[in-house]
This record gives sequence, C-alpha cells and structure tokens, in this order.
Amino acid sequence: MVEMFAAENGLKGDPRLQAISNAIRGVCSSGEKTGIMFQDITTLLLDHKAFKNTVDIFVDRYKDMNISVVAGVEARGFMFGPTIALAIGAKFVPLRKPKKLPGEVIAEAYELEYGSDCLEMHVSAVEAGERAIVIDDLVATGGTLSAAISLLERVGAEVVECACVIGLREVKGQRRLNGKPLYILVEPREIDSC
Ligand SMILES: O=P(O)(O)OC[C@H]1O[C@H](OP(=O)(O)OP(=O)(O)O)[C@H](O)[C@@H]1O
Ligand SMILES: Nc1ncnc2[nH]cnc12
Repeated sequence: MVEMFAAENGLKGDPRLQAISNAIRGVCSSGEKTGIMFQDITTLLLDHKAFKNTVDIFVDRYKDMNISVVAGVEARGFMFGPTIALAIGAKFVPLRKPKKLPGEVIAEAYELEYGSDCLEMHVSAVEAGERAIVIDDLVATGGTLSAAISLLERVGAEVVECACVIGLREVKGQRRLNGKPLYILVEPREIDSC
C-alpha cells in the first residue's frame, strides 16, 4: 500500500514505492511490544533493488539542498543514514541511545508507543548554522524525531526535514513535525496473522 503518502512525497505512480512496500514485513510482536503492528525493515535490507531504490529516492531529494549533516537515529536510522550521507557529501551524525557515546553529549528524553527512551548526541559533532536532515526507518508517535530535532536545534543547526521509510497511520496528513517537514515513502504493511 503506497497511496497514503504518494501525493505528498512527489512519487505518485512511481513503481519503486510498491516494491519498497512489498519488501517490508509486518509482524506480530511479542514481549514489551505486544499488540504493536511491528514493521520489520530487515527484509527490505535483504532486497538489493528495493534497498537501493529507497536510498536513491532520499539521495535524489536531498543532494542539491546544501545539507551538511545527516543525523541517523539508533538503531534503524543507522541502516539508511550513512549511505545517504556519503552520496550527498554530508557527514553522518549518530543519535544514540543513552551511555553509548564516549564524548560530551546532550540528551533528550521522549515517549514511545511502548515506553520511553532517550537520545544523545555529541555536542561537538554539529556546528551552529549547519543544515541537517534526520533519517529513521519509521515514524509512529513522532516522539523520537521530535527529540532528534531538539538535539540538533540545541546546538544551533537548522533541521531542514525529517525523512522516514514508513509512516504509521497516525501521522497521515501530518506533513510537519515540530514545525519541520516530514518526508515519508510508504504506509505500514498489514500483518497476515498472529
Ligand atoms: O515515532 P516514535 O513513536 O518515536 O517511534 C519511532 C521509533 O521507534 C523505533 O525505534 P525503537 O525506539 O523501537 O528503537 P530500535 O530501533 O533500537 O529498535 C523506530 O526505529 C523509530 O526510531
Ligand atoms: N509499529 C512499529 N514497528 C516498528 N517499529 C516501531 N517503532 C514504533 N512503532 C513501531
């Protein structure tokens, strides 16, 4: 299913979107994530063509936007962000879960569908005035991306846009997050059975 965001992402009728969607797996989650319609992008990573098309779409969008920072959210933003950063000539800045970064950090706590968490960023990684995008696999409540935006803005960076492969239905029609544009490729996959 790709219609939900196609009108907004400028890719209406682009066959790459359906192939990307088909490569994502909807799974019935258990443990602390019980009841969550879990979207598994590891199957997208196994499909070379769909994975490359995903990265290519983001690269085409951001290559001429004078972006110097691609910030990726741990863990799944790390699977897309570095490749995009290399292709557009930007640095990659990891936004990590607590106590993973060795240098001086700033931190932002946030709420998730299944609990709460915190993101940290090295203070010296980004300079004031730099133009940044934030990359993650999925936006659900938007709490994670909002924390990422706050971290970058606290050091004086300009967040140009947040980009995700998947947007949960709750974000339908919400084209902005904390005042920043939100760029989404596809809607979630249905779960066949639990
Ligand atoms: O829009 P939100 O409600 O904030 O949720 C989206 C976030 O949740 C998932 O990560 P998760 O926190 O599960 O961490 P993981 O990638 O380390 O599994 C996903 O990769 C996003 O980062
Ligand atoms: N439904 C979901 N599937 C995968 N990751 C998520 N992160 C938050 N909600 C999620």
